[in-house]
Formats: sequence, structure tokens, C-alpha cells
Amino acid sequence: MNVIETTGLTKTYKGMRAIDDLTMHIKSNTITGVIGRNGAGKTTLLKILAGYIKETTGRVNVFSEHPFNSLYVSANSIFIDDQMVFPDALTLGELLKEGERFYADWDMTFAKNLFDYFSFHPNQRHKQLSKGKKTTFNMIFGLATRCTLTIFDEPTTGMDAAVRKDFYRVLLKDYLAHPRTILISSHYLDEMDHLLEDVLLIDEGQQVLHMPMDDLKAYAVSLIGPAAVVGQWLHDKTVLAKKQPAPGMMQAVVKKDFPIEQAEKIGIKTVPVNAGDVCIHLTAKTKGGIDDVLQ
Ligand SMILES: Nc1ncnc2c1ncn2[C@@H]1O[C@H](COP(=O)(O)OP(=O)(O)OP(=O)(O)O)[C@@H](O)[C@H]1O
Repeated sequence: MNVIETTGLTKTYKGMRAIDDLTMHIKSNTITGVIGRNGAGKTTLLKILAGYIKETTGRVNVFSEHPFNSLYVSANSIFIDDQMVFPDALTLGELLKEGERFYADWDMTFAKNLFDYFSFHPNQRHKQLSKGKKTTFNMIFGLATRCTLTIFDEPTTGMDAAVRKDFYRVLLKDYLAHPRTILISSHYLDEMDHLLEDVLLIDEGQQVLHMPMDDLKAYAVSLIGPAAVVGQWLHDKTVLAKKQPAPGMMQAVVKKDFPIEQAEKIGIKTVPVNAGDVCIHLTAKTKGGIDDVLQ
């Protein structure tokens, strides 16, 4: 069953397309990474799905409803980011109690265990927390809701490396125990490629790819060898990136839609390309890199 379906979804701001003709669906009980560079449209898409903002044209359904102003969607979904606003008058302990009151599947034992593990105090107030502690509290709140649709927009902003690791681990374990549909936006995949089942890569508001993580891991291969040999090999390949690692040599990242043994047989070295690097190559703005700017 699909929890989310969009057809030709478009959102414009003063004529600029933040989401551009996006057609996709998200199956229930999956963890999907929404990946893209700065300004790709990740937050805009997630806010439309959460019902926070309205699309300009196209169709969007969440739980078969139009999400904007839908009480059903707001009761069954949560949007977590570093801008989450909680009432100043309430302490963190009181916020957890409010969570329990509002969300039908709220797990208070789980919330309190995480609250203690991350050394929060019930009398603290959200606005007084450091940036990393705020996002950690938001993450606890978001997980404890156990909402059927849980949307994390850049959830690890400000978290240190140890907390990020804990977050990914608790998210995966809790998801396995309580499957639900989870979307997580991020600029990069590498830290969380072990927990994602699907990846939706967007660039300039458009879908670049939407596929299982395992397929993305096998999407491309890097070919390294003498420039003349590799160069000749590229004519019928989809080339994602090219560089010269040493004089007379060529390294090319290509779509892996051919048996790589063919390349290896003629002396070309093949190296796997991780999913994060595939996304970077697919959304690269220029053929060169930052070094070209600095020359
Ligand atoms: N309220 C707004 N008014 C005008 N333009 C906006 C508004 N919100 C977003 N945009 C524009 O829409 C585009 C997509 O922005 P969005 O925040 O969705 O990207 P993002 O992928 O989440 O970026 P980042 O990774 O930097 O957070 C950007 O060009 C942004 O400037």
C-alpha cells in the first residue's frame, strides 16, 4: 500500500520552482532517505507531505487525503526538524506528557528511557537547550509518537558524532520493532546508508532517482586505467564523472549497466562507488570541482 502519492507535484515561489513536476509514491513501512544538495527542495517537499504548506499545482495524497489542513494527516504524522516550536510555558517533562495526550501510539516508557539516557532533566525548558540538545529532544519526541508517517528533516543538525550514531541505531531498532513509514532528509547518505531501504534523490525540485538502497549501491563503478584505453571504452557508457588521476591515466565513474569483467579483461581497474558518491556525481553542478575555482 502507498502512504504517499504525488503526480506532477509543483511548488513555485515567485515563479521559481522549488518542486518541479514530481511524480512518485512511497510504500508503507519503509525508511526512505530524501537526498539532495542545498536548495534541492527537500524541506519544501516534506512540508507539503506533512500538510504544512500547499502545493501550487499537481496532486498529492497522504493516507489517500490531501494533506493540507487534513486533521487525519496531522493526527497520524509528525514533522521533526531543528525549528520545531514547543510552548515556552511547558517544561520538557510536561512536553512529554502533552505528547502522550495528543498521540495515540505514544510510548512513554521509551520516551523516558531516551530522555534519561541523553541526560535531560524534566524541569528544563526547550528554548534553553543547546542546538544539539534541542535536536536530540526533538528526535526523542518524534520517535516516541510512533506516528504512522514520521518525517525527519535534517534530524541530526547540531548533534555530535556520538549522538548521531545513537540516533541512527535507536531509529533502526525502534523501526524494526514498530514498523512505520519514515522519511529522512539529508545532504549525504554515507552515515545512514545502513538504515535506508529506499532513496529519493532530488535536484532543483526534480526527481533524479528513486530506488532501493541496494540498487543504488550497485548503480555505478569507477574505471581506472590508461587514458586511451578507458577513453575508448566510454563511448557507449553513461559517464557520471571523469578525472585525470595521473598523467596519461583516466578515472571515470560510469553507470554499471554492463558486465564489469569485460573492462577488467582489457586491464581496466574497477572500483565500487558508494551510494553517497553516486548521489554527488548525479547532482554535480559542474564537471570540475572546487580545485578548479582555486587555481
Ligand atoms: N518560503 C520560501 N520563499 C521563497 N523561496 C523559498 C521558500 N522556501 C524555500 N524556498 C526556495 O525553494 C528552494 C528549495 O528550498 P528547500 O528549503 O526546500 O531546499 P532544501 O533541499 O531543503 O535545502 P537545504 O538542504 O539547504 O535545507 C530554494 O531555492 C529556496 O530558496
